[in-house]
Amino acid sequence: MHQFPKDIGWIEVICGSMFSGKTEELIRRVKRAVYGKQRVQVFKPKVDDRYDETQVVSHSQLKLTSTPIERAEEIFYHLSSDTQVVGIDEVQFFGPEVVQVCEALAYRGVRVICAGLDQDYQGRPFEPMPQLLAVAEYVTKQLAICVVCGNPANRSQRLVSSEARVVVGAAGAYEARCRRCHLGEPTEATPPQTMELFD
Ligand SMILES: Nc1ncnc2c1ncn2[C@@H]1O[C@H](COP(=O)(O)OP(=O)(O)O)[C@@H](O)[C@H]1O
Ligand SMILES: Cc1cn([C@H]2C[C@H](O)[C@@H](COP(=O)(O)O)O2)c(=O)[nH]c1=O
Ligand SMILES: [Zn+2]
Repeated sequence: MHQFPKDIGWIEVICGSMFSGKTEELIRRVKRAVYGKQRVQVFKPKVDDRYDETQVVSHSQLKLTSTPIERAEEIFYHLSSDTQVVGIDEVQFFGPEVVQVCEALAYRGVRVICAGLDQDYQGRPFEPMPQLLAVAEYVTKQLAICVVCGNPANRSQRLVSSEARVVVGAAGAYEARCRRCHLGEPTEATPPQTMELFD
C-alpha cells in the first residue's frame, strides 16, 4: 500500500466476490491503523446478522467490534469528533446515499475503508458499488478460488432458490466460482473438498 499523506481524507474500496478475503483485508487495515494509534470506528448494516449481530466476522472467523446501522447516514450520529478512520463492511447493503456519506467523511479528513461485493449472484454490478468505486482514491479487487475448477474466482454462485437480490448467507447458500463455472441462476452446491490437512 502507498505512503499516505497526512491530514487529508480519502476513500479505499475493497471489492470482489464472496470468500475473496474482503473482510479479512478490512480487518487487517483496521488493525494496522490501531497499531498506528489512530482512532477507528467500524460500521456494518444491521441486515448482516449471519455470524453475529454486532461484530464483523470473516468466513475464517476473524472478528472486529462494530456498530450495526440501518442507514448510512446513521454513521454521523455515532461518529466521534476525533475519529480518523471509518471502516464499513458489507457496503453493498446500503442505499445510494452511502456514496455521499463516504465522500462527506473523506472531505472532513477521515480515511474511509469500505468492503463489499462488486457483483450480485447474477454477475450484475451490485449498486451502490459502481458509484463508490468511481469516487474512491484506492481500489483493491480481491479474488477467491473457484470451488469447481480451482481458477481465480470473481463471482458468487447462489445455491438457494431465490431471485431476490438480497439473500443474506454464507457457505451453504453461496460458493465462489470463476466466470466460466458461474451460472446466473441458483444451482446445486459443488461437493465439498476434504480439508484434512487443516484438522
Ligand atoms: N473458495 C474459496 N476461496 C478462497 N477462500 C475461501 C473459499 N472458501 C472459503 N474461504 C475462506 O474465506 C476466507 C475469506 O473470508 P472473508 O474475508 O470473510 O471473505 P469475504 O469478505 O470476501 O467474503 C478465506 O481466508 C478462506 O478461509
Ligand atoms: C452474491 C450475493 C450475496 N448476497 C449476500 C450474501 C452475504 O450475506 C453477503 C456477502 O457477504 P461476503 O462478506 O461478501 O461473503 O451478501 C446477497 O444478498 N445477494 C447476492 O447477490
Ligand atoms: Zn471455475
